[in-house]
Amino acid sequence: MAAASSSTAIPTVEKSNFLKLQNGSDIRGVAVDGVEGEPLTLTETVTEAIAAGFSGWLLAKKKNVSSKCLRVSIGHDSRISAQKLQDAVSRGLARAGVEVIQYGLASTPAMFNSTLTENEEFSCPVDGSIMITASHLPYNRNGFKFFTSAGGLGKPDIKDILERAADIYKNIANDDSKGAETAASLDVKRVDYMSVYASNLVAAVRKAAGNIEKPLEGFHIVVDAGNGAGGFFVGKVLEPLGAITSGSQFLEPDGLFPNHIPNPEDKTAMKAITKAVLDNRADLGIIFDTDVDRSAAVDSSGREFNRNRLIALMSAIILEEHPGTTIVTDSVTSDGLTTFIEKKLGGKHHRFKRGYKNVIDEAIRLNSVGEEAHLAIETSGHGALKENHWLDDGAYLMVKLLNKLASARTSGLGGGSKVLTDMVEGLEEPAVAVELRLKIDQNHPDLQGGSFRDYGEAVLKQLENTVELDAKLLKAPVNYEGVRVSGYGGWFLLRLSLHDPVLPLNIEAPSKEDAVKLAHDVLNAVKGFTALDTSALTKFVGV
Ligand SMILES: O=P(O)(O)OC[C@H]1O[C@H](O)[C@H](O)[C@@H](O)[C@@H]1O
Repeated sequence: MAAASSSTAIPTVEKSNFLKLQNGSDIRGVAVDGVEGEPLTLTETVTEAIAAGFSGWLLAKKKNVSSKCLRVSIGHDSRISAQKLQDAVSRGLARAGVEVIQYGLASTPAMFNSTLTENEEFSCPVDGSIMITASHLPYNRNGFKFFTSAGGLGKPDIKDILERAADIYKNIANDDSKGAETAASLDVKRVDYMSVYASNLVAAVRKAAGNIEKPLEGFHIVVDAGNGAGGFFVGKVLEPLGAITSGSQFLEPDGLFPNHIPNPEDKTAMKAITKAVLDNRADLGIIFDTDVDRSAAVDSSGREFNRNRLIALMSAIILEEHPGTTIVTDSVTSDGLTTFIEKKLGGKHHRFKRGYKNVIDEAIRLNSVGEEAHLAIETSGHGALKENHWLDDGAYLMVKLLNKLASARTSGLGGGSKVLTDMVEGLEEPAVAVELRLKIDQNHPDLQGGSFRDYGEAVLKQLENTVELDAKLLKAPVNYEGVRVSGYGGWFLLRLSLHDPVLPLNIEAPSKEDAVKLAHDVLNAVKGFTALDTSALTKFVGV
């Protein structure tokens, strides 16, 4: 099928606007018009230029290879702009002379896997892969993640691609005729790669269960895909393994996400899967985010395995397999988790920075300097294992839980999810855990023309100084991000958001009263910063 070409007048887009599309190691923008105050930034032509920019980047990496020899896979989640962007990406790749292979609805981890799979029948491995997704963001957004066999691209690579795209865009805008001709005449190949990817997951569970064909026979497992791309897990993974999946919900892709935000950190989403587990008297519930790089679970009693509890569970599984190993997590993990990993499981907790790429890269770095680490995991539900090429794959995390269910039954430990629940026994959990996000007004005169980052850093410095003078508070001796402090039996962390002009404040404490005391101390330290919106904090302390 030939990718269709658009022929509307092309507006100018400055290089700086291309660079603004960078969101850490992803690209994100507005792909659907009509939301007030959110003008279209990810137009078809911008997308085409970005795809061509990726080809240029890939070609530069693979020295001495002609673009004609390169093949790139494209997949997308359930967003309503997916088709439009998939066509534009295809045109951009075709413009650069690259072979285009479309997977249609796919998960982010599957896209990475397509760079590793050896299977010529499915045109694998591909040289590069592009996932069209904006994870759990609202319906009008979309974006891209890029992969090669070395993993997901990092921040400098994304900047390079966007710089290339800005230059290519000018050419497209000046003379679109040639590129469009080439693109329109180029055939695009379609491949059902999700079947290949899913069969690998099935094989992994069967292998772990001692090569039993249906190791999940009799288990009732419900899935909530939140109308994202995760519905495949029911028909292509759980059912072939013998599980009963009735009561699974929101499996149909719907880019307007009519039921709940597909996000395992979201309370409404977790309530929905919990209800499905209880209503169906299921053994286990599984929930994915839109593009299936994140997940969470619920046990048969309705207990949620997300955030710290999911990390505790995964750590327990990994530490059984690799005693003493280091578990790398993001910065907002609880003190109780550290105690659990180190005292109960005998591992080492390395609490690093927020951001899935940061956590994964840190785990890879530790291994390279001789410190064994097998799991890198964030409270957001991103988790990557060394045994799975350090790929953050929500479906693979759930496979590890399924292995545990199946093997427990084989070894006579009974059915159901009790084996999982028992594994987190002893994890201390705070009575109060909140995240308050304090916005920095970038146009406020108090910034004096400086950046919100500099302003945020100044706030953090002030807080640090204040804490040092307060005998009731103790600064964390090792900390990689923001200001983390213990006090009143709990802790807080104030840090700069990875992407937004926001200082997220996490507080955990044994009681609301103690949490308020911690919040009070933060408020007192930062209240002089007039560009910082402390209203959430003020409300929390009840002033
Ligand atoms: O720093 P924040 O605004 O809390 O955002 C942090 C989050 O940003 C993105 O969503 C990344 O994909 C996550 O890995 C990260 O945890």
